[in-house]
Amino acid sequence: MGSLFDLPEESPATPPAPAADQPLAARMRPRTLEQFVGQTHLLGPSSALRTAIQSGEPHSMILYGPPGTGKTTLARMLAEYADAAFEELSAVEAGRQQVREVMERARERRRSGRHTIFFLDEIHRFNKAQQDALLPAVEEGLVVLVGATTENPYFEVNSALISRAQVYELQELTAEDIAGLLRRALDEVGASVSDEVIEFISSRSAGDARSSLNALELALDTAQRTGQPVTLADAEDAMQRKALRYDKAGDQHYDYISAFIKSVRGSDPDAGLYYLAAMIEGGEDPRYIARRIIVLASEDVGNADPQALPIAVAAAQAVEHVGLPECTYALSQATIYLAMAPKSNVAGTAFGRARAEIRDNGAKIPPTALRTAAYPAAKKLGRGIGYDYPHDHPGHINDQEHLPEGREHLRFFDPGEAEPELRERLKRIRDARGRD
Ligand SMILES: Nc1ncnc2c1ncn2[C@@H]1O[C@H](COP(=O)(O)OP(=O)(O)OP(=O)(O)O)[C@@H](O)[C@H]1O
Repeated sequence: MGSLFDLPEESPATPPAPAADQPLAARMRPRTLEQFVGQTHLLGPSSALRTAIQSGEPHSMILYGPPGTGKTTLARMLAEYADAAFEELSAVEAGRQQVREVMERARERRRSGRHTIFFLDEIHRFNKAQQDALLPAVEEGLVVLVGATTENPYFEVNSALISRAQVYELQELTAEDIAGLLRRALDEVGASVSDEVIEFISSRSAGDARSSLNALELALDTAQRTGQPVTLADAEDAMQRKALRYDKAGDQHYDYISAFIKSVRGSDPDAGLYYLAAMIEGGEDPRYIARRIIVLASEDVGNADPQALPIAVAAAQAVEHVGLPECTYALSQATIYLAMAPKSNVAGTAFGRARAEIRDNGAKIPPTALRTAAYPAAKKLGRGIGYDYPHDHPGHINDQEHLPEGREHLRFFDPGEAEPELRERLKRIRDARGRD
């Protein structure tokens, strides 16, 4: 995928044919609908997407789907068929300045009657303000925006943008689709491999055309060096080598977040920072990390340090407002704070006990004195009668029974040793109320 640094000064009418030294996946990128495989649910004969491409009248859209399934390819085709200029940025790297430059070039082009397709990869990586800044250009038709995302856009893209764009969901390619692409690529480069190798790569590629073409290319390189035909072992090795990268959608994504959470829970700031950096460098969405940090704050620190939750929520807000790369300060601060904070899992265990009681015995009706007295006939039903206002008592504590009849014995909250003040206070309250 090109970065903004590859952008030509003036985008040509049609994207240039890929040079021979480009990766096989780039050389094999379809330039016509006939070469594009799969996604038939989106590209039926009179579908909106096919019509938009073929008629050369593209509209703004969000392409949502797993990696290597054709999002960039479709965007390029939209430009190619419409004879529009193609501008490409990645929301991971680009800032306001780059977006402004794209818009300026689009304005320039519009004067000579030429349209611009603005392909914004990983659009969900822009924060709310950055996404909002795109609205006017979309609204006035200065560019046709094609956003690509691997994350559910209904959660990750501003609703204002979604409502101005069509959302199309791409699916993983099937193993047969991928096998077909591999065969076509072999034809193109004048090489051959056994059916077994093709089947191996296509069945292991999780529907990702790019990664399977990369694996085939690596395996062909190895075989060329040894002068032997490609073996299954070469293919396996090639698949593994490409899997070494941090894989945002796969197991590593879960391994790293899991190790991160366990390190912070284990009061190990260094390991926490290590996994945080691994995720950020691997292209993980900082908002995903922030959400996990919020959970961690209550699950593992809780009221042992009640500042933990506000700090985690503030870090998530900072991520939202600031975006990468500066939001890493907030993530790092929250990671260190949570790792160093005293730990308690009482919030989770106490709620777990309460939930088990409800699940086992059902929810009983609250005592009449606690039920709402706010509607006219309530008093007649005795609701609220007998309610004793705690503030009328010394220490603002009375002995009113709050639990339902028959369940008065229930106790869920058992402050941990990390919450000595709460333990002390709870004892005083229970004494004053005459409870154990
Ligand atoms: N549906 C498809 N038909 C034919 N080739 C495809 C298809 N999808 C992907 N490819 C091949 O995979 C390469 C990468 O595809 P593309 O860049 O369109 O993926 P993408 O969905 O944008 O992925 P990412 O989310 O990783 O950016 C293309 O250059 C092409 O060779």
